[in-house]
Amino acid sequence: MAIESLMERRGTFDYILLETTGLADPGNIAPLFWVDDGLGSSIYLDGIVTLVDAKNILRLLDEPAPEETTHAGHEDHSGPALTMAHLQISHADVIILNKSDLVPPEELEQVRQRVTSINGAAKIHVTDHSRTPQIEGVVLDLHAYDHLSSLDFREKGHAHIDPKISTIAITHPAISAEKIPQVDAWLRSVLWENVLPPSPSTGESDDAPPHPTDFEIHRLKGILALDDGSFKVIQAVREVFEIRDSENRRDAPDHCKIVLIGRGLGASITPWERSFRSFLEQAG
Ligand SMILES: Nc1nc2c(ncn2[C@@H]2O[C@H](COP(=O)(O)OP(=O)(O)OP(=O)(O)O)[C@@H](O)[C@H]2O)c(=O)[nH]1
Repeated sequence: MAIESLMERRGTFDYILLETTGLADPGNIAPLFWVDDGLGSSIYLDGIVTLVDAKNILRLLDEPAPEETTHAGHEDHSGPALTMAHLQISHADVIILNKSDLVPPEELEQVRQRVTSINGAAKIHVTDHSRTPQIEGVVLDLHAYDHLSSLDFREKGHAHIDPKISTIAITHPAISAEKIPQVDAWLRSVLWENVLPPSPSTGESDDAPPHPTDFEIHRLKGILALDDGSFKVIQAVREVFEIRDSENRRDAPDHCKIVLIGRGLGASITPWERSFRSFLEQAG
């Protein structure tokens, strides 16, 4: 890859900022940079930043031109098309909500709510002329995959404003370390096979929320609280995921929490929580 030959000139670059075109799906690109520590690459994925045009985003999400909609792998025949703007928002670690001066405060709030309903875990910075208070920690040096902040897990109290892509959060009591292989197997099922393992209670009652069958997870972040007081962190971009020891114990909750962002997750977290719980209860 061209970037790797550039990196052979070690010490030449502090950062590589890869600007994709406005019509690129970050989920196809980001995993390429997520290299195993063991492979000794000097490149690591720092974070995905999405610049949102506050003046145009609602139109882009609701009335996309044909070239602004997604193609292979994202077919969805229910209702309006899934757009590249949805994908670029759903994959982001940081969202710069720009051109804030061009919309009235009420519309800016509407835009913010819509963006949050798609990706409830990203950090949002409202700007004009893309002027951020600083670069480090806002756009660069995010270390978005090394640690999770409490912000990643803020409560998702709002309704599902955007029916296409949403954020849901599963909670579960602390688990024993022996259950980690089961968490890994559950993640492989939902991220690799797009299958939510059924739970015995699913379908028992007529008013049970539907079990999602046609979904696709773009981002997943989690904290696994272990009953010995330690923590593990889960990070995923599309099908690439990692469970690693937490470097930061300060903000960690005393229970497990997994935030999922994706298409077709459904309106209720109940099937997700039930599936996760019953999968972990199974003998290893
Ligand atoms: N009022 C205002 N104008 C802005 C802001 N940001 C950019 N512009 C102006 O908008 C015009 C178009 O700029 P952008 O929307 O950034 O265009 P671009 O991103 O280079 O174009 P694409 O990559 O094709 O999307 C330029 O004249 C900018 O000066 C902003 O926050 N407020």
